[in-house]
Amino acid sequence: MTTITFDDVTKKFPARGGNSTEVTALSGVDLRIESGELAVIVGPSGSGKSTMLDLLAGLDLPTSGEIRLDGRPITGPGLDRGVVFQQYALLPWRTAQSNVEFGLEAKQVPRPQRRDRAREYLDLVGLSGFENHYPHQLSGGMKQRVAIARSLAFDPEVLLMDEPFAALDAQTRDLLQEELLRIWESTRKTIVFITHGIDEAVFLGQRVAVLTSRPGTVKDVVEVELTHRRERDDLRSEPDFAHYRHEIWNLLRSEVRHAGAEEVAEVG
Ligand SMILES: Nc1ncnc2c1ncn2[C@@H]1O[C@H](COP(=O)(O)OP(=O)(O)OP(=O)(O)O)[C@@H](O)[C@H]1O
Repeated sequence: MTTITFDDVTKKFPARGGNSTEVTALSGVDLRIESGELAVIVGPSGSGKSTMLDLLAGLDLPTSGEIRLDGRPITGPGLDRGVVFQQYALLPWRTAQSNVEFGLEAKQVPRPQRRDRAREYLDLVGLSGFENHYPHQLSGGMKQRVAIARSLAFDPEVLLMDEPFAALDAQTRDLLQEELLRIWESTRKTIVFITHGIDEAVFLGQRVAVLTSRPGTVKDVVEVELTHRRERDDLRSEPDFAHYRHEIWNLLRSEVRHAGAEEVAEVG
């Protein structure tokens, strides 16, 4: 069981390039994500979504405040957290099977168990029969399935996903969103999913945290009470889906405008 808490988290980056002022990416972020929850964080460009995920992954540290996993402060990366990024990050010289086994090698799982577990997770993500394919022989969607299998195979407590489907075409993205729901239902992992897509947030999130434009802070958390998501034929066109889409868009609208205006000011 794994609860995540952001407690008054602020992250500042030092000035870079021609810019002499430091950037406050996150300011006073408070958020609690319950064990076994699929939580989505949505926000405009530059609102600090990836920064939140990097801090959760332990790739960077907050400037002030604390992030805790079951009460333990996060001080670095660990095998208790699996990360799936937008880019597939597979090793091109290894087969799908061998890519999934990779994380298990770090955990020193014996060879026969590695093989069995990799097969089990490739099966879970719908890739049985593709074990011996190399990344260049797989489509974008299949590569991302391998990346998900690899992250799940070493049995992390939490799965962190940073816009994992953003580079895929719309149909593949919809399909993988459904697959992710199925995987989440069968594993009940705590999942933190970052996106700037409102439809993706509504489709996946049990709760959706909406960030303000930079400096990012949690503007509101929307409880999405959609039942039987996977059983419904065309959930994305139903009235209750539209209701949540509208609610989140209302929260985001002014933030997106603000972020856009800032971007123009910075470039100009
Ligand atoms: N290493 C860094 N050094 C300086 N500034 C940074 C660094 N990393 C991020 N930033 C800045 O912090 C802010 C938040 O960035 P972040 O990538 O977390 O936003 P985001 O919400 O994920 O954006 P997007 O949706 O465009 O990916 C941005 O203004 C970004 O330029």
